[in-house]
Amino acid sequence: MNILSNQDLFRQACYVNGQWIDGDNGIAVTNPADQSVLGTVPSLSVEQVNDAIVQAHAAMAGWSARTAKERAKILQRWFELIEANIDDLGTIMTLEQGKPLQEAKGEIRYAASFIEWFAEEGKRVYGETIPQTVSTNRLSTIKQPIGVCSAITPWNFPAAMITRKAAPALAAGCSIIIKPASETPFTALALAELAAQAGIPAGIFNVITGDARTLGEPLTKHELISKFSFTGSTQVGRKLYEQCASTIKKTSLELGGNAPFIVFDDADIDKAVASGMLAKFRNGGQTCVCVNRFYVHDAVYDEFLEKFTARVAELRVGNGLEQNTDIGPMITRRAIEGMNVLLEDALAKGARLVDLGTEIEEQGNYINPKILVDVDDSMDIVHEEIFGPIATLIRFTDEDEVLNRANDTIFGLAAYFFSQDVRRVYRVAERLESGMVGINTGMISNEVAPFGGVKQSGLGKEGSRYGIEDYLKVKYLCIDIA
Ligand SMILES: NC(=O)C1=CN([C@@H]2O[C@H](COP(=O)(O)OP(=O)(O)OC[C@H]3O[C@@H](n4cnc5c(N)ncnc54)[C@H](OP(=O)(O)O)[C@@H]3O)[C@@H](O)[C@H]2O)C=CC1
Ligand SMILES: O=C(O)[C@H](O)CS(=O)(=O)O
Repeated sequence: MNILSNQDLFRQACYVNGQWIDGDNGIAVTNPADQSVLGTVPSLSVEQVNDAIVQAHAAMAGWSARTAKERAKILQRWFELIEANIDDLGTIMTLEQGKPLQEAKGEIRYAASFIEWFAEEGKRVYGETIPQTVSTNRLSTIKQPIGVCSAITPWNFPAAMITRKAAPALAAGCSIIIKPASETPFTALALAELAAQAGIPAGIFNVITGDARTLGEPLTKHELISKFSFTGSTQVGRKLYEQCASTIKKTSLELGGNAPFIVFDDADIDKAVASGMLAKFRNGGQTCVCVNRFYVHDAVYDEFLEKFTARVAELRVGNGLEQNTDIGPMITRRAIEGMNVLLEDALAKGARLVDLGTEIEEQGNYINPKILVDVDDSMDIVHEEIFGPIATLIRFTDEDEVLNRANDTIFGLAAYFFSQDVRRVYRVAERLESGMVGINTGMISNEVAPFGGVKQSGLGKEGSRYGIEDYLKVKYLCIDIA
Protein backbone atom coordinates (compact mmCIF):
# COMPACT_ATOMS: atom_id res chain seq x y z
CA MET A 1 0.00 0.00 0.00
CA ASN A 2 2.36 2.71 -1.27
CA ILE A 3 -0.44 5.25 -0.77
CA LEU A 4 0.20 5.20 3.01
CA SER A 5 2.50 7.78 4.61
CA ASN A 6 3.31 5.39 7.48
CA GLN A 7 4.27 2.06 5.87
CA ASP A 8 4.62 0.41 9.31
CA LEU A 9 0.82 0.28 9.43
CA PHE A 10 0.55 -2.13 6.49
CA ARG A 11 1.22 -5.53 8.00
CA GLN A 12 0.88 -8.85 6.12
CA ALA A 13 1.55 -11.02 9.18
CA CYS A 14 -0.29 -11.96 12.37
CA TYR A 15 0.56 -10.24 15.64
CA VAL A 16 1.04 -12.83 18.39
CA ASN A 17 2.84 -12.40 21.71
CA GLY A 18 4.48 -9.19 20.52
CA GLN A 19 5.84 -10.82 17.33
CA TRP A 20 4.80 -10.60 13.68
CA ILE A 21 4.38 -14.24 12.58
CA ASP A 22 3.59 -16.05 9.33
CA GLY A 23 1.48 -19.10 8.56
CA ASP A 24 1.47 -21.96 6.09
CA ASN A 25 0.08 -19.92 3.20
CA GLY A 26 -1.28 -16.52 2.35
CA ILE A 27 -4.93 -15.49 2.15
CA ALA A 28 -5.45 -12.81 -0.51
CA VAL A 29 -7.28 -9.64 0.54
CA THR A 30 -9.00 -7.77 -2.30
CA ASN A 31 -10.26 -4.24 -2.85
CA PRO A 32 -14.06 -4.49 -3.29
CA ALA A 33 -13.93 -1.51 -5.67
CA ASP A 34 -12.01 -3.38 -8.37
CA GLN A 35 -11.16 -6.85 -6.99
CA SER A 36 -7.43 -5.98 -7.10
CA VAL A 37 -5.28 -7.84 -4.55
CA LEU A 38 -4.17 -5.49 -1.77
CA GLY A 39 -1.93 -8.08 -0.11
CA THR A 40 -2.05 -11.36 1.76
CA VAL A 41 -2.30 -12.47 5.40
CA PRO A 42 -1.23 -15.78 6.94
CA SER A 43 -3.46 -18.79 7.49
CA LEU A 44 -2.46 -19.89 10.99
CA SER A 45 -2.72 -23.47 12.21
CA VAL A 46 -4.63 -24.63 15.28
CA GLU A 47 -1.26 -25.32 16.93
CA GLN A 48 -0.20 -21.71 16.37
CA VAL A 49 -3.50 -20.47 17.84
CA ASN A 50 -3.14 -22.77 20.84
CA ASP A 51 0.37 -21.38 21.42
CA ALA A 52 -1.01 -17.83 21.17
CA ILE A 53 -3.63 -18.65 23.82
CA VAL A 54 -1.02 -20.11 26.20
CA GLN A 55 1.21 -17.05 25.71
CA ALA A 56 -1.74 -14.67 26.23
CA HIS A 57 -2.52 -16.50 29.46
CA ALA A 58 1.08 -16.18 30.67
CA ALA A 59 1.23 -12.50 29.74
CA MET A 60 -1.95 -11.66 31.60
CA ALA A 61 -0.43 -12.03 35.09
CA GLY A 62 1.84 -9.01 34.62
CA TRP A 63 -0.84 -6.92 32.90
CA SER A 64 -3.53 -7.52 35.51
CA ALA A 65 -1.00 -6.82 38.28
CA ARG A 66 -0.62 -3.27 37.01
CA THR A 67 -2.95 -0.67 38.48
CA ALA A 68 -5.96 0.45 36.47
CA LYS A 69 -4.32 3.86 36.25
CA GLU A 70 -1.14 2.38 34.74
CA ARG A 71 -3.20 0.45 32.18
CA ALA A 72 -5.22 3.60 31.46
CA LYS A 73 -2.08 5.57 30.60
CA ILE A 74 -1.02 2.97 28.03
CA LEU A 75 -4.54 2.78 26.55
CA GLN A 76 -4.59 6.57 26.33
CA ARG A 77 -1.34 6.44 24.33
CA TRP A 78 -2.96 3.85 21.99
CA PHE A 79 -5.95 6.23 21.58
CA GLU A 80 -3.63 9.13 20.71
CA LEU A 81 -1.62 7.08 18.20
CA ILE A 82 -4.82 5.98 16.43
CA GLU A 83 -6.02 9.58 16.24
CA ALA A 84 -2.59 10.68 14.93
CA ASN A 85 -2.69 8.03 12.16
CA ILE A 86 -6.32 8.57 11.15
CA ASP A 87 -5.56 9.37 7.50
CA ASP A 88 -3.63 6.16 6.88
CA LEU A 89 -6.04 4.05 8.95
CA GLY A 90 -8.98 5.49 7.02
CA THR A 91 -7.28 4.73 3.72
CA ILE A 92 -6.54 1.14 4.73
CA MET A 93 -10.19 0.68 5.74
CA THR A 94 -11.58 2.16 2.52
CA LEU A 95 -9.25 0.03 0.40
CA GLU A 96 -10.24 -3.24 2.08
CA GLN A 97 -13.88 -2.55 3.07
CA GLY A 98 -15.00 -0.01 0.46
CA LYS A 99 -16.75 2.59 2.63
CA PRO A 100 -16.21 6.24 1.60
CA LEU A 101 -13.02 7.70 3.12
CA GLN A 102 -14.85 10.23 5.29
CA GLU A 103 -16.99 7.42 6.74
CA ALA A 104 -13.86 5.34 7.30
CA LYS A 105 -12.22 8.17 9.22
CA GLY A 106 -15.45 8.58 11.17
CA GLU A 107 -15.26 4.93 12.13
CA ILE A 108 -11.62 5.32 13.20
CA ARG A 109 -12.68 8.15 15.55
CA TYR A 110 -15.59 5.97 16.78
CA ALA A 111 -13.20 3.05 17.35
CA ALA A 112 -10.71 5.26 19.20
CA SER A 113 -13.50 6.62 21.40
CA PHE A 114 -14.00 3.14 22.95
CA ILE A 115 -10.32 3.07 23.99
CA GLU A 116 -10.54 6.55 25.50
CA TRP A 117 -13.80 5.64 27.27
CA PHE A 118 -12.68 2.30 28.74
CA ALA A 119 -9.26 3.64 29.79
CA GLU A 120 -11.28 5.74 32.22
CA GLU A 121 -13.92 3.08 33.01
CA GLY A 122 -11.15 0.73 34.16
CA LYS A 123 -10.41 3.13 36.99
CA ARG A 124 -14.01 2.86 38.21
CA VAL A 125 -14.26 -0.89 38.69
CA TYR A 126 -15.64 -0.84 42.22
CA GLY A 127 -16.38 -3.62 44.71
CA GLU A 128 -18.78 -3.20 47.63
CA THR A 129 -19.29 -4.04 51.30
CA ILE A 130 -22.50 -5.84 52.28
CA PRO A 131 -24.30 -5.57 55.68
CA GLN A 132 -23.46 -8.83 57.46
CA THR A 133 -26.08 -11.31 58.62
CA VAL A 134 -23.79 -12.61 61.38
CA SER A 135 -22.36 -9.92 63.66
CA THR A 136 -18.83 -11.34 63.56
CA ASN A 137 -18.73 -11.56 59.77
CA ARG A 138 -17.66 -8.91 57.31
CA LEU A 139 -18.99 -9.33 53.76
CA SER A 140 -17.63 -7.69 50.62
CA THR A 141 -17.11 -8.18 46.89
CA ILE A 142 -14.15 -7.52 44.65
CA LYS A 143 -14.06 -7.47 40.85
CA GLN A 144 -11.24 -9.21 38.99
CA PRO A 145 -10.39 -9.60 35.27
CA ILE A 146 -12.30 -12.59 33.90
CA GLY A 147 -9.25 -14.05 32.14
CA VAL A 148 -8.00 -14.57 28.57
CA CYS A 149 -10.58 -13.34 26.06
CA SER A 150 -11.16 -14.18 22.41
CA ALA A 151 -13.18 -12.34 19.79
CA ILE A 152 -14.36 -12.83 16.22
CA THR A 153 -15.37 -9.68 14.36
CA PRO A 154 -17.14 -8.72 11.09
CA TRP A 155 -16.02 -6.80 8.01
CA ASN A 156 -18.49 -3.93 8.17
CA PHE A 157 -16.79 -2.00 10.99
CA PRO A 158 -13.22 -3.35 10.82
CA ALA A 159 -11.91 -1.06 13.59
CA ALA A 160 -14.81 -0.24 15.92
CA MET A 161 -15.96 -3.84 16.38
CA ILE A 162 -12.44 -4.69 17.55
CA THR A 163 -11.88 -1.81 19.97
CA ARG A 164 -15.45 -2.17 21.37
CA LYS A 165 -14.22 -5.54 22.70
CA ALA A 166 -10.46 -5.06 23.18
CA ALA A 167 -10.70 -1.76 25.07
CA PRO A 168 -12.85 -3.05 27.97
CA ALA A 169 -10.91 -6.31 28.04
CA LEU A 170 -7.54 -4.56 28.38
CA ALA A 171 -8.88 -1.93 30.78
CA ALA A 172 -10.16 -4.75 33.02
CA GLY A 173 -6.69 -6.38 33.02
CA CYS A 174 -7.40 -9.17 30.52
CA SER A 175 -5.54 -10.27 27.42
CA ILE A 176 -7.36 -10.83 24.12
CA ILE A 177 -6.96 -12.72 20.85
CA ILE A 178 -8.92 -11.37 17.92
CA LYS A 179 -9.81 -12.96 14.58
CA PRO A 180 -10.98 -10.20 12.22
CA ALA A 181 -13.09 -10.90 9.11
CA SER A 182 -11.08 -12.34 6.22
CA GLU A 183 -12.19 -9.43 4.04
CA THR A 184 -10.75 -6.75 6.38
CA PRO A 185 -7.67 -7.92 8.31
CA PHE A 186 -5.37 -5.00 7.52
CA THR A 187 -7.25 -2.52 9.71
CA ALA A 188 -6.95 -4.92 12.66
CA LEU A 189 -3.24 -5.47 12.02
CA ALA A 190 -2.63 -1.71 11.81
CA LEU A 191 -4.33 -1.37 15.22
CA ALA A 192 -1.93 -4.05 16.50
CA GLU A 193 1.07 -2.10 15.21
CA LEU A 194 -0.12 0.98 17.10
CA ALA A 195 -0.86 -1.11 20.21
CA ALA A 196 2.78 -2.23 20.19
CA GLN A 197 3.97 1.36 19.75
CA ALA A 198 1.73 2.43 22.65
CA GLY A 199 3.45 -0.03 24.98
CA ILE A 200 0.73 -2.66 25.30
CA PRO A 201 2.84 -5.63 26.45
CA ALA A 202 3.48 -8.71 24.33
CA GLY A 203 0.67 -11.25 24.52
CA ILE A 204 -2.00 -8.78 25.68
CA PHE A 205 -3.43 -7.72 22.29
CA ASN A 206 -3.17 -10.38 19.57
CA VAL A 207 -4.55 -10.51 16.00
CA ILE A 208 -4.73 -13.82 14.12
CA THR A 209 -5.90 -14.64 10.62
CA GLY A 210 -6.80 -17.85 8.81
CA ASP A 211 -9.68 -20.17 8.10
CA ALA A 212 -12.63 -19.05 10.23
CA ARG A 213 -13.93 -22.50 11.12
CA THR A 214 -10.43 -23.77 11.95
CA LEU A 215 -9.53 -20.84 14.19
CA GLY A 216 -13.02 -20.66 15.66
CA GLU A 217 -12.54 -24.02 17.36
CA PRO A 218 -9.77 -23.03 19.83
CA LEU A 219 -11.19 -19.51 20.21
CA THR A 220 -14.50 -20.93 21.44
CA LYS A 221 -13.34 -24.18 23.12
CA HIS A 222 -9.84 -23.78 24.59
CA GLU A 223 -9.81 -24.27 28.39
CA LEU A 224 -7.67 -21.15 28.92
CA ILE A 225 -10.19 -18.87 27.17
CA SER A 226 -12.64 -17.51 29.78
CA LYS A 227 -14.63 -15.09 27.65
CA PHE A 228 -15.74 -15.06 23.99
CA SER A 229 -17.21 -12.08 22.16
CA PHE A 230 -18.70 -12.21 18.66
CA THR A 231 -20.13 -9.62 16.30
CA GLY A 232 -21.65 -10.89 13.10
CA SER A 233 -24.65 -12.70 11.71
CA THR A 234 -27.19 -14.43 13.92
CA GLN A 235 -26.65 -17.64 11.95
CA VAL A 236 -22.95 -17.79 12.80
CA GLY A 237 -23.54 -16.45 16.31
CA ARG A 238 -25.82 -19.41 17.12
CA LYS A 239 -23.10 -21.85 16.06
CA LEU A 240 -20.34 -20.14 18.02
CA TYR A 241 -22.57 -19.87 21.10
CA GLU A 242 -23.05 -23.64 20.95
CA GLN A 243 -19.29 -24.14 20.67
CA CYS A 244 -18.70 -21.97 23.76
CA ALA A 245 -21.07 -24.14 25.79
CA SER A 246 -18.56 -27.01 25.80
CA THR A 247 -16.34 -25.07 28.23
CA ILE A 248 -19.00 -22.74 29.71
CA LYS A 249 -17.45 -19.53 28.44
CA LYS A 250 -18.92 -16.12 29.29
CA THR A 251 -20.26 -15.06 25.89
CA SER A 252 -21.27 -11.76 24.30
CA LEU A 253 -23.12 -11.78 20.96
CA GLU A 254 -23.84 -8.74 18.78
CA LEU A 255 -25.84 -10.20 15.94
CA GLY A 256 -28.21 -9.34 13.13
CA GLY A 257 -31.04 -6.84 13.04
CA ASN A 258 -34.29 -5.99 11.24
CA ALA A 259 -34.83 -2.39 12.33
CA PRO A 260 -38.27 -0.79 11.84
CA PHE A 261 -38.44 2.96 11.15
CA ILE A 262 -41.93 4.24 11.96
CA VAL A 263 -43.13 7.65 10.75
CA PHE A 264 -46.35 8.62 12.54
CA ASP A 265 -48.83 11.16 11.21
CA ASP A 266 -47.61 13.76 13.75
CA ALA A 267 -43.92 13.38 12.78
CA ASP A 268 -41.61 16.16 11.62
CA ILE A 269 -41.33 14.84 8.06
CA ASP A 270 -38.18 16.72 7.10
CA LYS A 271 -36.44 15.37 10.19
CA ALA A 272 -37.72 11.86 9.48
CA VAL A 273 -36.41 12.02 5.90
CA ALA A 274 -32.98 13.30 6.93
CA SER A 275 -32.73 10.70 9.71
CA GLY A 276 -33.97 7.95 7.42
CA MET A 277 -31.20 8.70 4.93
CA LEU A 278 -28.57 8.30 7.65
CA ALA A 279 -30.12 5.26 9.30
CA LYS A 280 -30.62 3.47 5.97
CA PHE A 281 -27.57 4.36 3.87
CA ARG A 282 -24.76 4.66 6.45
CA ASN A 283 -21.94 2.28 5.36
CA GLY A 284 -24.02 1.59 2.21
CA GLY A 285 -26.72 0.03 4.40
CA GLN A 286 -24.23 -2.53 5.72
CA THR A 287 -24.76 -2.04 9.42
CA CYS A 288 -26.74 -4.20 11.83
CA VAL A 289 -28.68 -1.12 13.02
CA CYS A 290 -29.65 0.07 9.53
CA VAL A 291 -33.33 0.48 8.77
CA ASN A 292 -34.75 -2.67 7.23
CA ARG A 293 -38.42 -1.57 7.12
CA PHE A 294 -39.88 1.96 6.73
CA TYR A 295 -43.45 2.06 8.10
CA VAL A 296 -45.06 5.37 7.03
CA HIS A 297 -48.51 6.52 8.16
CA ASP A 298 -51.00 6.87 5.31
CA ALA A 299 -51.63 10.55 6.08
CA VAL A 300 -47.98 11.50 5.48
CA TYR A 301 -46.95 8.72 3.11
CA ASP A 302 -46.95 10.75 -0.14
CA GLU A 303 -45.02 13.66 1.39
CA PHE A 304 -42.45 11.34 2.94
CA LEU A 305 -42.03 9.31 -0.27
CA GLU A 306 -41.59 12.43 -2.41
CA LYS A 307 -38.96 13.99 -0.15
CA PHE A 308 -37.17 10.70 0.55
CA THR A 309 -37.02 9.86 -3.18
CA ALA A 310 -35.51 13.27 -3.96
CA ARG A 311 -32.73 12.68 -1.41
CA VAL A 312 -32.00 9.09 -2.47
CA ALA A 313 -31.80 10.17 -6.13
CA GLU A 314 -28.90 12.48 -5.16
CA LEU A 315 -26.76 9.69 -3.68
CA ARG A 316 -23.55 9.08 -5.58
CA VAL A 317 -22.21 5.52 -5.95
CA GLY A 318 -18.49 5.08 -6.57
CA ASN A 319 -15.02 4.30 -5.31
CA GLY A 320 -14.71 5.14 -1.62
CA LEU A 321 -11.49 7.07 -2.23
CA GLU A 322 -13.25 9.53 -4.53
CA GLN A 323 -14.29 12.76 -2.81
CA ASN A 324 -18.02 12.80 -3.65
CA THR A 325 -18.86 9.16 -3.08
CA ASP A 326 -21.82 8.50 -0.77
CA ILE A 327 -22.07 4.75 -1.31
CA GLY A 328 -19.00 2.66 -1.97
CA PRO A 329 -18.84 -0.88 -3.33
CA MET A 330 -20.53 -3.66 -1.32
CA ILE A 331 -18.12 -6.00 0.42
CA THR A 332 -18.55 -8.88 -2.04
CA ARG A 333 -20.44 -9.83 -5.19
CA ARG A 334 -22.08 -12.57 -3.11
CA ALA A 335 -23.56 -9.91 -0.81
CA ILE A 336 -25.20 -8.22 -3.82
CA GLU A 337 -26.53 -11.55 -5.06
CA GLY A 338 -28.23 -11.98 -1.67
CA MET A 339 -29.84 -8.55 -1.96
CA ASN A 340 -31.05 -9.32 -5.49
CA VAL A 341 -32.73 -12.53 -4.29
CA LEU A 342 -34.73 -10.49 -1.76
CA LEU A 343 -35.49 -7.84 -4.40
CA GLU A 344 -36.75 -10.34 -6.95
CA ASP A 345 -38.96 -12.06 -4.37
CA ALA A 346 -40.52 -8.71 -3.38
CA LEU A 347 -41.13 -7.66 -7.00
CA ALA A 348 -42.67 -11.05 -7.79
CA LYS A 349 -45.08 -10.55 -4.87
CA GLY A 350 -46.22 -7.11 -5.98
CA ALA A 351 -43.65 -4.59 -4.76
CA ARG A 352 -42.58 -1.80 -7.14
CA LEU A 353 -39.26 0.01 -7.64
CA VAL A 354 -39.41 3.82 -7.52
CA ASP A 355 -37.81 5.41 -10.58
CA LEU A 356 -34.75 7.31 -9.28
CA GLY A 357 -33.75 8.71 -12.68
CA THR A 358 -30.39 7.92 -14.25
CA GLU A 359 -28.52 5.13 -12.48
CA ILE A 360 -24.97 3.97 -13.06
CA GLU A 361 -24.73 0.59 -14.71
CA GLU A 362 -24.24 -1.91 -11.88
CA GLN A 363 -20.82 -3.55 -12.32
CA GLY A 364 -18.56 -5.45 -9.95
CA ASN A 365 -19.55 -4.90 -6.32
CA TYR A 366 -21.53 -1.74 -7.03
CA ILE A 367 -25.30 -1.50 -6.54
CA ASN A 368 -27.47 1.59 -6.92
CA PRO A 369 -29.62 2.65 -3.96
CA LYS A 370 -33.21 1.52 -4.40
CA ILE A 371 -36.65 2.32 -2.98
CA LEU A 372 -39.29 -0.41 -2.98
CA VAL A 373 -42.94 0.57 -2.43
CA ASP A 374 -46.15 -1.47 -2.07
CA VAL A 375 -44.17 -3.77 0.24
CA ASP A 376 -46.11 -6.17 2.47
CA ASP A 377 -45.42 -8.80 5.11
CA SER A 378 -45.60 -11.67 2.60
CA MET A 379 -42.22 -10.64 1.21
CA ASP A 380 -38.93 -12.12 2.48
CA ILE A 381 -37.34 -8.64 2.45
CA VAL A 382 -39.53 -7.67 5.42
CA HIS A 383 -38.23 -10.57 7.54
CA GLU A 384 -34.59 -10.93 6.46
CA GLU A 385 -31.69 -8.52 6.90
CA ILE A 386 -31.08 -6.61 3.65
CA PHE A 387 -27.61 -5.39 4.65
CA GLY A 388 -27.47 -3.07 1.63
CA PRO A 389 -28.82 0.19 0.14
CA ILE A 390 -32.42 -0.93 -0.49
CA ALA A 391 -35.23 0.92 1.31
CA THR A 392 -38.64 -0.74 1.68
CA LEU A 393 -41.72 1.42 2.33
CA ILE A 394 -44.84 0.01 4.00
CA ARG A 395 -48.05 1.98 4.64
CA PHE A 396 -49.92 1.82 7.95
CA THR A 397 -52.86 3.60 9.59
CA ASP A 398 -53.06 2.34 13.16
CA GLU A 399 -50.51 2.56 16.02
CA ASP A 400 -51.40 -0.83 17.49
CA GLU A 401 -51.18 -2.51 14.07
CA VAL A 402 -47.78 -1.02 13.21
CA LEU A 403 -46.29 -1.99 16.57
CA ASN A 404 -47.45 -5.57 16.16
CA ARG A 405 -45.88 -5.66 12.69
CA ALA A 406 -42.66 -3.95 13.84
CA ASN A 407 -42.26 -6.53 16.62
CA ASP A 408 -43.09 -9.50 14.36
CA THR A 409 -39.44 -10.56 13.87
CA ILE A 410 -36.89 -12.81 15.59
CA PHE A 411 -34.59 -9.80 15.79
CA GLY A 412 -34.58 -6.93 18.29
CA LEU A 413 -31.49 -4.79 17.91
CA ALA A 414 -32.47 -1.23 16.90
CA ALA A 415 -35.79 0.50 16.17
CA TYR A 416 -36.61 4.09 15.23
CA PHE A 417 -39.79 6.16 15.28
CA PHE A 418 -40.86 9.74 14.69
CA SER A 419 -43.60 11.45 16.65
CA GLN A 420 -44.02 14.79 18.42
CA ASP A 421 -46.66 13.52 20.84
CA VAL A 422 -44.97 12.84 24.19
CA ARG A 423 -47.64 10.36 25.26
CA ARG A 424 -47.13 8.38 22.04
CA VAL A 425 -43.35 8.57 22.50
CA TYR A 426 -43.58 6.75 25.84
CA ARG A 427 -46.23 4.27 24.65
CA VAL A 428 -44.28 3.28 21.55
CA ALA A 429 -40.78 3.30 23.13
CA GLU A 430 -41.97 0.94 25.86
CA ARG A 431 -43.75 -1.43 23.46
CA LEU A 432 -41.00 -1.83 20.86
CA GLU A 433 -39.16 -5.16 21.33
CA SER A 434 -35.68 -3.79 20.72
CA GLY A 435 -32.45 -3.25 22.64
CA MET A 436 -32.07 0.30 21.36
CA VAL A 437 -34.67 2.86 20.21
CA GLY A 438 -33.99 6.04 18.26
CA ILE A 439 -36.76 8.61 18.84
CA ASN A 440 -36.81 11.43 16.28
CA THR A 441 -33.25 10.47 15.34
CA GLY A 442 -31.57 7.95 13.06
CA MET A 443 -28.14 7.97 14.75
CA ILE A 444 -27.94 6.24 18.12
CA SER A 445 -24.44 4.75 18.27
CA ASN A 446 -21.73 6.12 20.54
CA GLU A 447 -19.26 4.85 23.16
CA VAL A 448 -21.19 6.01 26.25
CA ALA A 449 -24.53 4.26 25.63
CA PRO A 450 -25.25 0.51 25.96
CA PHE A 451 -25.20 -1.08 22.50
CA GLY A 452 -26.89 -4.45 22.12
CA GLY A 453 -30.03 -6.32 21.20
CA VAL A 454 -32.77 -8.59 22.54
CA LYS A 455 -34.37 -11.72 21.13
CA GLN A 456 -32.06 -13.24 18.48
CA SER A 457 -30.05 -10.06 17.99
CA GLY A 458 -27.68 -11.06 20.73
CA LEU A 459 -26.59 -11.14 24.35
CA GLY A 460 -24.93 -8.45 26.44
CA LYS A 461 -24.15 -4.78 26.03
CA GLU A 462 -21.05 -3.13 24.56
CA GLY A 463 -19.78 0.37 25.27
CA SER A 464 -21.25 2.41 28.14
CA ARG A 465 -20.67 1.67 31.84
CA TYR A 466 -22.09 -1.81 31.19
CA GLY A 467 -19.47 -2.82 28.62
CA ILE A 468 -16.61 -3.57 31.03
CA GLU A 469 -18.75 -5.85 33.27
CA ASP A 470 -18.52 -8.64 30.68
CA TYR A 471 -14.72 -8.69 31.17
CA LEU A 472 -14.88 -8.93 34.97
CA LYS A 473 -15.86 -11.55 37.51
CA VAL A 474 -17.37 -10.70 40.91
CA LYS A 475 -15.80 -12.46 43.91
CA TYR A 476 -17.61 -12.53 47.27
CA LEU A 477 -15.47 -12.40 50.43
CA CYS A 478 -16.82 -13.49 53.82
CA ILE A 479 -14.51 -12.82 56.80
CA ASP A 480 -15.09 -14.10 60.35
CA ILE A 481 -13.55 -11.56 62.73
CA ALA A 482 -14.60 -13.30 65.94
N1 LIG B 1 -25.08 -6.70 16.02
C1 LIG B 1 -24.00 -6.12 15.53
O1 LIG B 1 -23.38 -5.24 16.15
C2 LIG B 1 -23.50 -6.53 14.18
C3 LIG B 1 -24.07 -7.56 13.43
N2 LIG B 1 -23.56 -7.89 12.20
C4 LIG B 1 -24.23 -8.90 11.37
O2 LIG B 1 -23.26 -9.71 10.64
C5 LIG B 1 -23.73 -9.94 9.31
C6 LIG B 1 -22.77 -9.38 8.29
O3 LIG B 1 -21.45 -9.52 8.70
P1 LIG B 1 -20.63 -10.82 8.26
O4 LIG B 1 -19.18 -10.57 8.50
O5 LIG B 1 -21.03 -11.30 6.91
O6 LIG B 1 -21.10 -11.88 9.31
P2 LIG B 1 -20.56 -13.35 9.48
O7 LIG B 1 -21.31 -13.80 10.64
O8 LIG B 1 -20.58 -14.18 8.25
O9 LIG B 1 -18.97 -13.21 9.84
C7 LIG B 1 -18.60 -12.55 10.98
C8 LIG B 1 -17.27 -13.13 11.45
O10 LIG B 1 -17.47 -14.48 11.80
C9 LIG B 1 -16.51 -15.31 11.14
N3 LIG B 1 -17.12 -16.62 10.91
C10 LIG B 1 -18.03 -16.95 9.98
N4 LIG B 1 -18.36 -18.26 10.11
C11 LIG B 1 -17.61 -18.76 11.15
C12 LIG B 1 -17.47 -20.04 11.78
N5 LIG B 1 -18.18 -21.09 11.39
N6 LIG B 1 -16.60 -20.16 12.82
C13 LIG B 1 -15.88 -19.10 13.24
N7 LIG B 1 -15.96 -17.87 12.69
C14 LIG B 1 -16.82 -17.70 11.66
C15 LIG B 1 -16.17 -14.55 9.89
O11 LIG B 1 -14.90 -14.99 9.43
P3 LIG B 1 -14.57 -14.92 7.84
O12 LIG B 1 -14.61 -13.50 7.48
O13 LIG B 1 -13.21 -15.53 7.73
O14 LIG B 1 -15.64 -15.72 7.16
C16 LIG B 1 -16.15 -13.12 10.40
O15 LIG B 1 -14.92 -12.86 11.05
C17 LIG B 1 -25.08 -9.29 9.25
O16 LIG B 1 -26.05 -10.22 9.61
C18 LIG B 1 -25.02 -8.21 10.31
O17 LIG B 1 -26.26 -7.82 10.84
C19 LIG B 1 -22.47 -7.30 11.67
C20 LIG B 1 -21.89 -6.28 12.39
C21 LIG B 1 -22.38 -5.79 13.66
O1 LIG C 1 -21.49 -3.48 13.12
C1 LIG C 1 -22.37 -2.66 13.15
O2 LIG C 1 -23.32 -2.65 12.40
C2 LIG C 1 -22.19 -1.62 14.19
O3 LIG C 1 -22.37 -2.20 15.47
C3 LIG C 1 -23.18 -0.54 13.98
S1 LIG C 1 -22.72 0.87 14.84
O4 LIG C 1 -22.12 0.50 16.14
O5 LIG C 1 -21.73 1.60 14.00
O6 LIG C 1 -23.97 1.58 14.98
